[in-house]
Amino acid sequence: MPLPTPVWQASLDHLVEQLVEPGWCVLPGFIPAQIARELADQARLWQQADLLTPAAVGRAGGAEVREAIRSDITLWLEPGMSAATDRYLALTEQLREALNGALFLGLEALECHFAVFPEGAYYKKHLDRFRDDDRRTISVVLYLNEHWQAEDGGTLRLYLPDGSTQDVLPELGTLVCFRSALLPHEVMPAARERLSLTGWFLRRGEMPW
Ligand SMILES: O=C(O)CCC(=O)C(=O)O
Ligand SMILES: [Fe+2]
Repeated sequence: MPLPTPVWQASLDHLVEQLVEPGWCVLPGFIPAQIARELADQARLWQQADLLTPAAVGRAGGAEVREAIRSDITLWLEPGMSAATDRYLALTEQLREALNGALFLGLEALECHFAVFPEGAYYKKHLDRFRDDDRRTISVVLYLNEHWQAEDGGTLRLYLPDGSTQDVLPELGTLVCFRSALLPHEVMPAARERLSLTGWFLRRGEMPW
């Protein structure tokens, strides 16, 4: 589903620029509301079918479920799972090409999962890099919640290199991108169910196993 309007292209360019400096970017309305709603509906269907499972901390193989660190439930996306998710994957492909074209990052794939934070769930401060695998290069999170208010909690808190913090409301259609190795971040406890689609662009590299 092609979206390359001049507006979309301008926000892609802005995003690429911001990832160079300061290394992060928040784009409200980056994904049109209709597409974001379809993704939210799809996530809920899979949630009702019990397909989401407690998220693990760490890399496949060494991964373990640790509720003291995070308490969301997730489902990894694969091509062909649904029209809505395929549409989103096609959009992220445009983003990947833009990043590679402008920044020569050698990003070769996106790994991506739906995440549901039930009421009260959180994800403590962390970096999106594993000790033994540094292929995660750009983190990209799309939020899928209508009318999110500050009192709903669940903000993404970015810890910036200058010591300040930046809070992002997980509002429908907002996309956040940041350099995975640069910014520690956390998800504050959500006061209502919070839906997102979290992904990481992986650069080429040896698999560590
Ligand atoms: O949902 C978010 O805002 C961020 C989630 C996150 O940090 C992660 O899954 O690594
Ligand atoms: Fe993270």
